[in-house]
Amino acid sequence: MAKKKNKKTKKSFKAPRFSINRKQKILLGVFLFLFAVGLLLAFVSFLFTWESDQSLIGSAVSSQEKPANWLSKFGATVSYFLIYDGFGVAVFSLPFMIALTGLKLFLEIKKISLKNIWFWGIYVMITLSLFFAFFGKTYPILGGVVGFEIKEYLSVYIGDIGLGLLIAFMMIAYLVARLQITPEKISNFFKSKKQAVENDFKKAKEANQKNKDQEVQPSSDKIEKKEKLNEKPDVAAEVKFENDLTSSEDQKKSEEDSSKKEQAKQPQKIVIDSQNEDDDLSLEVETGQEEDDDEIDSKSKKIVENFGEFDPKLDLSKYQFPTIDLLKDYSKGAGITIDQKELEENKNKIVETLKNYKIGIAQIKATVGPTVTLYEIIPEAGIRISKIRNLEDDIALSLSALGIRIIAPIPGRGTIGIEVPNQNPSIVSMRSVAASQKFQKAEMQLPIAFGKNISNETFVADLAKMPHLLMAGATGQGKSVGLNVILTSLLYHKHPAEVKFVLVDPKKVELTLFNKIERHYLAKLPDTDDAIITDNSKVIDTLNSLCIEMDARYDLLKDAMVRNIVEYNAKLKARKLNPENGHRFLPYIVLVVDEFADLIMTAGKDVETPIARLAQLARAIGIHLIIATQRPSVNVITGMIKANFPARIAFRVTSKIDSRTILDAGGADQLIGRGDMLYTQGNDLVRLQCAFVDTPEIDKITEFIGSQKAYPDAYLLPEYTSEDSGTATLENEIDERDKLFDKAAEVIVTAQQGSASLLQRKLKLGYNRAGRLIDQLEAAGIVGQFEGSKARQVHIPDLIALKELLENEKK
Ligand SMILES: Nc1ncnc2c1ncn2[C@@H]1O[C@H](COP(=O)(O)OP(=O)(O)OP(=O)(O)O)[C@@H](O)[C@H]1O
Repeated sequence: MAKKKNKKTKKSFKAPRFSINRKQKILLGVFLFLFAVGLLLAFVSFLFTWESDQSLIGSAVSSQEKPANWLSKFGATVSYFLIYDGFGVAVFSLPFMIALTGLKLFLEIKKISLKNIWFWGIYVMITLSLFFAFFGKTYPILGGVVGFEIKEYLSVYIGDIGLGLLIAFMMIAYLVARLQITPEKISNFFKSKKQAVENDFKKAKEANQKNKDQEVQPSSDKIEKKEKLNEKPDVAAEVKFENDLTSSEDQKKSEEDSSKKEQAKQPQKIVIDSQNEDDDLSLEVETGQEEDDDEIDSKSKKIVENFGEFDPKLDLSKYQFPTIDLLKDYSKGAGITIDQKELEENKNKIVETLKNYKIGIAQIKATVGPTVTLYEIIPEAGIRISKIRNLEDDIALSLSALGIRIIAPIPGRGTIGIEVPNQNPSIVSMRSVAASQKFQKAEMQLPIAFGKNISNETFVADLAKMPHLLMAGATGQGKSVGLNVILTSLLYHKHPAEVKFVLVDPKKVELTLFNKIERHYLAKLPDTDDAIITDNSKVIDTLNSLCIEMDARYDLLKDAMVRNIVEYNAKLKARKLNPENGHRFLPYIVLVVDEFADLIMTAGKDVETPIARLAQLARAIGIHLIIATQRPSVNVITGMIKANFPARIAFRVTSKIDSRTILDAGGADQLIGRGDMLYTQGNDLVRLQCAFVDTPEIDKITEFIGSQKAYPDAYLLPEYTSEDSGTATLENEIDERDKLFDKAAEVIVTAQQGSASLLQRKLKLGYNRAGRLIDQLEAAGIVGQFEGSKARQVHIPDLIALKELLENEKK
């Protein structure tokens, strides 16, 4: 109740608004402009007549004693009070202020700000008056009485030197604040002048050189021409044509140079006349108008010179990357332990087993990795590789070990590999891979340090190149750890402005820790509370929203005439793309889906279609998918999905069929678990030991990031409303309007530009909602119809008219 009352009282005390219509504005504008002209004339003539007119000021004027001022008594009096008794010659700025005010009213020029004109006009008047009073002591008319009095008053307090310094400061302040003259601009100006002079000098030198060359040439030309003239009369015309060209070449060249640029801008027409006289057909070839790239380039260069490159990290410029010591060192510095006895025993067993099958070995070599040791053998000449391949189970039996994998042959090495698990596998800590030079210095867009390969080298791959990743493995074999490794790698390498995660976690517990970095790294749908998606129905909305984001990004790329996100962001940083046209820095978006099988079972096609679309198209615009599943069966990883996920990771799976589904090859069923994995990016299979990162470490990292200054909200994805929830109609139903209708109307009318992207930016809305608002504004008659690439017209001139319209509607 109290609130209601307050509202009412507020309404009743509303101050009346002062507004004049266009006709009154024109009249007032003309009056002010002419008044300013009169004032200027009076001031100018006062400079010559003030002494003779002085005696007449203030006295009653008889008709014989007419003041000499061009504006007579009025001119003499006003000038006397403003110049002599006022601010001196500095008052000349007054007619200009009045004239500009008149012009603004008359022509309705929006660029002119009255506040600025009057503030700076009066500032200049006072500064100049003080300046003239200080330096022109012998001519009181220069500074006027006001200038003189201020000068006297100030010099008592700060002395003449202080006053001189104050005047200098006031002048510099004007130059910097009003005219925006900075030391950089001045030095740039001189630099460009210097460059221009140097260029002129160069050109003159070149021209001189050419002249000299031509002075030598004509004589030989002439001889040639004479000879030609004698030989063939009909060629003479041709020669003469050439001659004309050379003689007037110099003059023409300069003309050509200047006109060349013009020509380049014009669309060029080439008319090819038919050689055959009977055939009067002519072919007109028109070449398209060239882009005025030079102009855009120089403009953006200037902006870059003045403001530097666009820095997307500026909002969180103090952001600190997590330090390596937040990660635990599992190896305790020991690294891999080589058990000579174990190596020898295994070697002997392999040699013996093969001997039993009459396979002789020419050479054997061992490479010890973190979990497995690779024995490379070169069989004796004449032994068929397939024979060794078929002995896989027999060798495993004789070595009495799980997880033996035979690679026959190892691509590019000419050997046959037998991988035998180590008795004491060592853990590859995330710390060791994150600290490795290979990862730290990786020049990749989205580097991921998966772990270590068989030679114990850190294995780093670029997610941007994959461009999507499929991950499978039976329960408890290291999938979740693998996902954490990927996310941690990105957290250690990418600023929050550069990458955003969309996390789907139906298990609800695996990725919860990343909630702490919601406002740094996560992306979510507008109007949702949790960024991490645990509800399967929300996943469909999110995937569709990502499709909308993808389409919007493609539009931006098309508009910027670039092919991928890297080129786009580079162009944006060089300030060649105007944010006013909707251009914005595009962070990478990494979508992580855990338990994909669960999702497919509940949502089926609704999920598969957008996933397949994203997988097919999203690579160029920086959206990358990581999909993990326990059950890599064919109805989960369908052909369509598989075709678009060339990069795959298999942890240990339970059957050969599963291995084939995920890798298109066997082997994953023979892994030993605990992060032992096979990775392929379309061609070779690489056996890796996945790095290990434990929950407390993730906790520490997210805590470290989460405690820093963040963005106000998570990265908002475009809004998606499913089709069955009804599309916008053009009916002007006031009750069904969006809550933000009034606000949106205000934004559009203030900017006088009817575009959905403007609403998106100003009101932080999703694309769909902004589009719906524009439709509603069209239905209400506030904006015009859709006009293709142009912004819609706005039919309401100002906020007052808008208010009237909205109030009338409610009646
Ligand atoms: N890279 C690794 N190095 C060492 N041990 C690991 C590694 N990855 C996983 N493990 C061990 O395996 C256990 C299970 O791993 P994880 O939770 O990642 O399995 P998962 O495949 O996600 O299982 P689920 O599908 O049931 O969630 C971990 O607790 C850890 O002890």
